[in-house]
Amino acid sequence: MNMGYENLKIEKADNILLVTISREKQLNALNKQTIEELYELLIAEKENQTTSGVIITGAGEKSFVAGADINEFLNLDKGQAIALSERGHHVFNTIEDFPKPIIAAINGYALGGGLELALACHLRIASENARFGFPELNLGIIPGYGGTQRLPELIGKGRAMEMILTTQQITSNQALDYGLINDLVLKDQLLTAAKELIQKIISKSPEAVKSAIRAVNGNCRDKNGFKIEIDEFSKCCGTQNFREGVAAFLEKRPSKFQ
Ligand SMILES: C/C=C/C(=O)SCCNC(=O)CCNC(=O)[C@H](O)C(C)(C)COP(=O)(O)OP(=O)(O)OC[C@H]1O[C@@H](n2cnc3c(N)ncnc32)[C@H](O)[C@@H]1OP(=O)(O)O
Repeated sequence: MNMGYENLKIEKADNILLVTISREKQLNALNKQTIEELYELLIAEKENQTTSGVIITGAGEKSFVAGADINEFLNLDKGQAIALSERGHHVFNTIEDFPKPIIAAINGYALGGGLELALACHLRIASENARFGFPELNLGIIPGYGGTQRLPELIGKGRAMEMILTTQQITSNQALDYGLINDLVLKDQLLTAAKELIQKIISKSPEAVKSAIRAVNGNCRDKNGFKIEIDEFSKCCGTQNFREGVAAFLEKRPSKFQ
């Protein structure tokens, strides 16, 4: 199905929309355009009677989404950082509040903004080769698309603090053990398993599914926590250490933080 998106591939069968984030050379990193395309798609699909559920995955075998596009962090100042983070929050809140089920089918790296995208989805299913992590502190920043709130909510403060502060990636087995993902499957079975899972949900009453999502979300969003995250993310983006972290990544060398 060609809906005029540059970075999203869209397919639909049995009322299930399969959205593939398609910037394979950049490991499906989320640049601004991809974030906007995701938003535009969700707004259109919200009212589409022929869409009952959505699966989000990444193109290729290596990566789900390797985070925000670090090229767009070059010369980012504090004001631009606030705008970037606020926009990401708005789009990911739209996913979390979507009235139809959204499942992340995690086929490889889910890092930084990619893990935050998966966390905003209602359920997560991963292949055995997937890897999860928050590498932001290696860039001199913190997660800025809701991860500091949604990760502890899902796996508890201790594990979340460990993942965010150490930047250590975890495997699919660990993610299952932590409760970060709902299921783990072989990589060639990922989409079939995601479709089976979503099929179970969309066979129920759509009104009840919508109400369940709304009710479950009702108690677990700390709006003040999101505000603090946007504020702290943008403060970090004003530092020399952030500029060093971004330069080091793009120059493929270790960072030298002060
Ligand atoms: C608010 C949100 C904030 C954030 O999300 S901050 C970003 C958080 N994410 C990261 O820091 C992850 C960055 N990526 C990596 O650390 C590595 O990649 C991987 C560990 C995922 C894979 O490493 P390897 O197998 O050695 O592949 P490769 O050569 O590094 O990547 C292939 C190409 O993909 C580009 N790329 C990867 N991730 C990003 C990204 N997040 N933004 C922009 N480009 C990215 C690379 O630069 C390279 O490109 P080329 O082939 O031209 O050298």
